[in-house]
Amino acid sequence: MAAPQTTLGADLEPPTTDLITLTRHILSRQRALGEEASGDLTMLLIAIQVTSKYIASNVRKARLINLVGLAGASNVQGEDQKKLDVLSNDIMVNALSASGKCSVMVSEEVDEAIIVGGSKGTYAVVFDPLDGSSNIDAGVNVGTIFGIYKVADPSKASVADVLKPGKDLVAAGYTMYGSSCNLVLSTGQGVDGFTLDEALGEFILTHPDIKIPSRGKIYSFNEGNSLHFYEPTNKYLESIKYPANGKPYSARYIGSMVADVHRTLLYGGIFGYPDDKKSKDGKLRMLYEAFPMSFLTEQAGGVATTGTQRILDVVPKNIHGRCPVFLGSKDDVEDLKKFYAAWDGEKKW
Ligand SMILES: O=P(O)(O)OC[C@H]1O[C@](O)(COP(=O)(O)O)[C@@H](O)[C@@H]1O
Repeated sequence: MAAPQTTLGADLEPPTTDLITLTRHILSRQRALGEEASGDLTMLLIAIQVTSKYIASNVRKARLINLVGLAGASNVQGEDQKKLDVLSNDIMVNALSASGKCSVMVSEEVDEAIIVGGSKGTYAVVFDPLDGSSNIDAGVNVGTIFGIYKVADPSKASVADVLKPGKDLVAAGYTMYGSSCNLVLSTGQGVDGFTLDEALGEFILTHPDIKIPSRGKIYSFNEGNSLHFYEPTNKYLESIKYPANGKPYSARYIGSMVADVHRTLLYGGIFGYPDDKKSKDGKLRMLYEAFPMSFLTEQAGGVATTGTQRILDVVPKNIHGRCPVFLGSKDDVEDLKKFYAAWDGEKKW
């Protein structure tokens, strides 16, 4: 008896012959800029792409090659560093230094800003080499987050080149290591998503021109902290969990910012890591978490706020500074902002 036919075969299209790889996409963006483009940003993004592929292969086989668990040291935030945190950091620092296009780096895993000696690099890169550390050993989605600033004068490159508001970023992105490896990038002309074809070793354009829905049905907060949340946050969460009309929102929280933001960009809704009575600045770091994710959210048509201020207008005072983060669909984040606007309580942000 013949095997029952699945419908899957019905609409399988022949493979495209016009493959848009990340490199081709970046080069076409450079060409679109004409004379203006020196090619430096292109080379830098290509270097970052290679680090994502290498980190992806190590994350995927981490349990097999004893790359899970602690590295035995802690970072400037007092967090115990995972082996993969340190490995991913070193992979990025080496590749960015060798690119010759980067003269300043800030990493979540390195206390001070790295000034690349003798570099004429016209860019500065801020990055979280492996975001979502608490999920690494369980094989749950983790990621790399990066933001790129222009360096005013490479010969005088300093930390001042990155202590700038997020709106000065020229590019931002993240790579998510999960069931598939996705790299999402913006150079200020919208947001595009790529999926790693492991066989080809190439990131292929699979999510062109990502536009976040204006309103979603999902909220993503660690409600385990709601005891400490300020009133506006709790009132907002109540309003979507017990709506006067319509269906309550659904909760989704992975605990890896890259994964929670990736889902929010694609499905809509709101992701939040508020400040609260216990942590006055919240948890997420401005330079290499809040700013790049806010840049991508705005480029995709969403909104990113501290509750009272546009995140991309915040001026960082130190390289590991933190700020409250609420980002996602325009209508959802505007709803949250109304609760903050109506509240006259005292708080830092
Ligand atoms: O466990 P919590 O308190 O909910 O925090 C989760 C948040 O912290 C982070 O893990 C912080 O990032 P790191 O893992 O890079 O330190 C985010 O990815 C995530 O959104």
